[in-house]
Amino acid sequence: MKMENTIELKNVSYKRNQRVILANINLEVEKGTTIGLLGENGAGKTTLMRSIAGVAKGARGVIKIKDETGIVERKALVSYTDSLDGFSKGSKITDIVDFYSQVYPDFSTNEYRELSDFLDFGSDQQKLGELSKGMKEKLVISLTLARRASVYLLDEPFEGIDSMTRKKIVNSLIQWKAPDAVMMISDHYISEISGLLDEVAIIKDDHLIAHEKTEKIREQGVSIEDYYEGLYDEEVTTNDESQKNE
Ligand SMILES: Nc1ncnc2c1ncn2[C@@H]1O[C@H](COP(=O)(O)OP(=O)(O)OP(=O)(O)O)[C@@H](O)[C@H]1O
Repeated sequence: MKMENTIELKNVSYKRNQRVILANINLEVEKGTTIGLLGENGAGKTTLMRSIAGVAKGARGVIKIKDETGIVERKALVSYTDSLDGFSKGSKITDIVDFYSQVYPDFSTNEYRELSDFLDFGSDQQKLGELSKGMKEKLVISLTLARRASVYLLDEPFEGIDSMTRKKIVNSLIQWKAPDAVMMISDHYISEISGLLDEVAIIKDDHLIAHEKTEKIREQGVSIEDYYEGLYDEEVTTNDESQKNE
């Protein structure tokens, strides 16, 4: 029986000022999957997530979320960790929460309250400009997970968050999504999140170089981190050789 794909990417490319940032990405993610998007700085992870979320304008190819390809329809299905750059520094947390509940019909204020209590980052009356980096990231996580979305895209969600809290969040992350929802996480602390992941997708130099189930990787007696690093090294050698032949 064919499983249902929640995310389907066909030949997704993205260029900026004539520069290729994503090249022909093909990826299918089945419903319910938690997938790690891995790659070094500048590989294209954020651009891919922004393309899926419909925030990055000008992505080419087919981006399908639950059979919807339109940007408006996709935005309604996808909850992406927004940087909150659109809000002024003087905005109070409570105003941002109100904005979310007005803009996203699937935003649950109750769930937001549970998340913000759990992450414990201060009062609703605090202003965005007064939050520390970690506190702001906790706010972003709470806003993102408080939607009842089909897809959650968490782009380096633990940046600036202390290691104890990081572990606490990682341990509880799955419970904040519906069983059928897809969660895609990009993070540089691979060993910390690897226990959560059903699959990994690896991006290198604008290309998707691997997409594999973590169970298969572990069956080979390899850790996710070693698998990732091994693949990265392998590709570097290949590129060097192709350059030599040019
Ligand atoms: N606004 C922009 N203008 C021009 N180039 C950009 C812009 N944003 C990203 N890029 C380029 O696109 C490429 C991919 O960037 P992207 O942010 O998607 O990488 P990433 O994998 O998320 O990196 P990191 O792990 O550092 O967050 C980089 O080479 C970067 O220089």
